[in-house]
Amino acid sequence: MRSADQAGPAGSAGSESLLKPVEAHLSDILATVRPLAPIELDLEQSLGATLAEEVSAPVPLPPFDNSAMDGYAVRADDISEVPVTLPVIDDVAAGSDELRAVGPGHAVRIMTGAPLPAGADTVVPVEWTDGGTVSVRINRSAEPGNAIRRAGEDVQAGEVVLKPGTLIGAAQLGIMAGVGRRRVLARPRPRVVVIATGAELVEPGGQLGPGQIWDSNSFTLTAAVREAGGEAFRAGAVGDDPAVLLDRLDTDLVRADAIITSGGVSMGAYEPVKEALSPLGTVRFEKVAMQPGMPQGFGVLGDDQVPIFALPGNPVSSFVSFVLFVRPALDKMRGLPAGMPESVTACVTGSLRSPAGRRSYLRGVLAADGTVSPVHGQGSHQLAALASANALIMVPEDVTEVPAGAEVEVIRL
Ligand SMILES: Nc1nc2c(c(=O)[nH]1)N[C@H]1C(S)=C(S)[C@@H](COP(=O)(O)OP(=O)(O)OC[C@H]3O[C@@H](n4cnc5c(N)ncnc54)[C@H](O)[C@@H]3O)O[C@H]1N2
Ligand code: MOO
Repeated sequence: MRSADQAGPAGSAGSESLLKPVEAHLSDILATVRPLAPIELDLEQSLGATLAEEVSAPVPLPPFDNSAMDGYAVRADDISEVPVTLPVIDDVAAGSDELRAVGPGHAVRIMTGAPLPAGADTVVPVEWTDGGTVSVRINRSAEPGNAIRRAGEDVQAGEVVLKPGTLIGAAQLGIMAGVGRRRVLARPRPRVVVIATGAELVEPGGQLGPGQIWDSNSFTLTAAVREAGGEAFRAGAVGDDPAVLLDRLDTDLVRADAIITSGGVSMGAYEPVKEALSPLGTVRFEKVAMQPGMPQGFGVLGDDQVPIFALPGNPVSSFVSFVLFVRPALDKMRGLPAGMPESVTACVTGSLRSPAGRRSYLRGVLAADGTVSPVHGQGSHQLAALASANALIMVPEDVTEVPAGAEVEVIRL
């Protein structure tokens, strides 16, 4: 249901009216980040990179006519009447280079992938024979061309197999190897350094003292970077001292195409990220019209203008911020299409509440039947609830209540 007093994204009362729309924040980010420059990568390092050249085949694939099955290469005319027994004059395995031609009345035992000997025009699978090695009894005839893979059937010589802008996955990497490429020009996976801030943070595995919690954000965000195709370095947690953070950033900038911090961006007395970066004048701290994830910092650092995402510390807030802002930025850095995450329409099984003037991203479980069920525990600190969800349910800025059964837009996680 639309709230009567809300006109739009920033339409709520008081300080909430200064909130920046989600789309505006993303478009500021996308206007700042640049696709990474292409570099030469060894094929084995190219998974997840984005191709920056055309890849073509220097030779046809397959390069030669070969057998699709283990069996016997023969002349189709010789097996038009079956059963028939033929002498086996040779044995060819894949990789064989000395081939005897198949004369009339002859058979050659042949393996899958082996070159078709001259003279043969068909292959009889071993299952249609007695499997003989000196002579073979063939029980079924075969048409010319049976079980033969022709040269160039996959790719012609000179044919383009991959275009610039293609994301290199396993199959793409495979075809590059298949056409003999060892190095490839591609935009690499962005190197992203993840730093958590907070004096209360303890590395998982360590003992918790009073008032302490285990650092989960640096793990979540590092994993999220990897899932998003980046190369992530978890720099771990720094405390609440802005000078320590600046030192850390100084060290990390040299190896980073982007930096993510978590925590220290709201209104408290100890906000190291805000305190360290605000004076530089290149990072802005703003309130975005969303829940969770309202406090956001974004800007650039150093001579190379390395983008920095200063995400809020609440675990769900930092993750949702990643999905909405960092992932599209990484897409752009990779040379891929970048924008708001795609959504699908689903029918919500329970009622929802949302603050006026902020777009909610509530955690839910999207089912195959097109329904989405909100999970129990919608607080920004409720990481277990996030871990049980597979979708974010969006409630627009001017909607404060959604009844069960309503249609909602949902982002798959
Ligand atoms: N007076 C106000 N207080 C707060 C506001 C506000 O507008 N006015 N905004 C709230 C919102 S919304 C959020 S979100 C948080 C953001 O706070 P910070 O980014 O400054 O983050 P912290 O204060 O450092 O931490 C918040 C919360 O998250 C826990 N945390 C932090 N880092 C980690 C980590 N690496 N792993 C696990 N948990 C972490 C931290 O212990 C806090 O509980 O501010 C609100 N306050
Ligand atoms: O908006 Mo803060 O990011 O959760 O609670």
